[in-house]
Amino acid sequence: MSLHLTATVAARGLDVSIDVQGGHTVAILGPNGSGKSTLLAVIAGILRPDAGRATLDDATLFDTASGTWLPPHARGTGLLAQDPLLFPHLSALDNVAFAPRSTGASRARSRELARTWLERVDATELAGRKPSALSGGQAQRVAIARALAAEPRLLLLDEPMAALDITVVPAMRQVLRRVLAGRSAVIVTHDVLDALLLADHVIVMESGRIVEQGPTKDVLARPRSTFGAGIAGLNLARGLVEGGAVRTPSGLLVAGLHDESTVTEGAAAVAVFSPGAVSVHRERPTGSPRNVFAAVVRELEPHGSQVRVQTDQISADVTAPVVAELDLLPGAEVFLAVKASEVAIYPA
Ligand SMILES: Nc1ncnc2c1ncn2[C@@H]1O[C@H](COP(=O)(O)OP(=O)(O)OP(=O)(O)O)[C@@H](O)[C@H]1O
Repeated sequence: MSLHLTATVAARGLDVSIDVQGGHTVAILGPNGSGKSTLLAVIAGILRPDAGRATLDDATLFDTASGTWLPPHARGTGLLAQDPLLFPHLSALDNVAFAPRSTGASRARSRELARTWLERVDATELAGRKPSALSGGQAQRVAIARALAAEPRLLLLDEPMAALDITVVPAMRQVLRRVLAGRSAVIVTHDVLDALLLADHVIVMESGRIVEQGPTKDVLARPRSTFGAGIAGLNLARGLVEGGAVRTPSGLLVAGLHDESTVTEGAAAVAVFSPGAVSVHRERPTGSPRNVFAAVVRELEPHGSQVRVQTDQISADVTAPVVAELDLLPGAEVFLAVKASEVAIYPA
């Protein structure tokens, strides 16, 4: 699989050129209105560009010079939106079976395939339920299975976790991480964790243009755009898995959500969490099942509307009143707390 695309959509200020290589997941990041969804719509064939050309392997998806235009269903692309859009009258199993059924597989074979896909997204037990009996996260897992069951050459995901309850996002991210591994996909997201955990490459868009692109680690380590800089600075704790948590060489033990099939005891792993998920205290917080670390404030720096508190290993974003209230100055001894549900652990 390889996608080459150049497109302009004047009414939306979009002017881009992208390449996606086979087996790679590309994350598209950028502020609101930067053109991420527009770009995805152009690839999927929902929106016609004013000018441009795109090829997916040997198929020309569109070419405005020659007037070529492939309709969405003939593109070999599968689109997963924020809203799962399941057929309300069909069970989860039949929703997923719909894809192979519509390409000619028998009813029995389609259901067999559907079961396999449901299993891959941890939704086996949901097979018989109608969409009205599914939670948002469950419905989205079924929608992922349905999109995959169509075996698209390129999977397009438009903020697939944006509509989900925040508590189910980490588990959904693990499911996506599993199903996207080695698959050709483009994922639009607001969340840098998605880029870090799901994507090989990152494209950063601003005002309809690509302002940065490259391997995820490079872009996030050395961001050159304003947006890139804003999303950098995630907390990363590297170490070895110990009882489902990550033990760093300096002794921190960071508990988090993890997929037991990929994160195994004793193996190298990384725990990732956003500075926004870290709370700062002067007294050791008690009574909640959280990660609590003693630390010393090294530096304070403005970060958007907040203040980033840097300690030796972990940074936290807090509001200015919190800085004043806790009297946070370099040298202050603090406790940093982060819920395990806000931490994603994955193999290093
Ligand atoms: N249906 C539409 N009709 C006209 N203009 C639109 C439409 N949808 C989006 N736009 C405009 O096109 C530009 C790109 O929007 P787009 O939705 O692609 O951005 P985005 O990066 O996906 O934003 P978000 O992160 O808010 O989803 C914006 O200026 C937006 O106002």
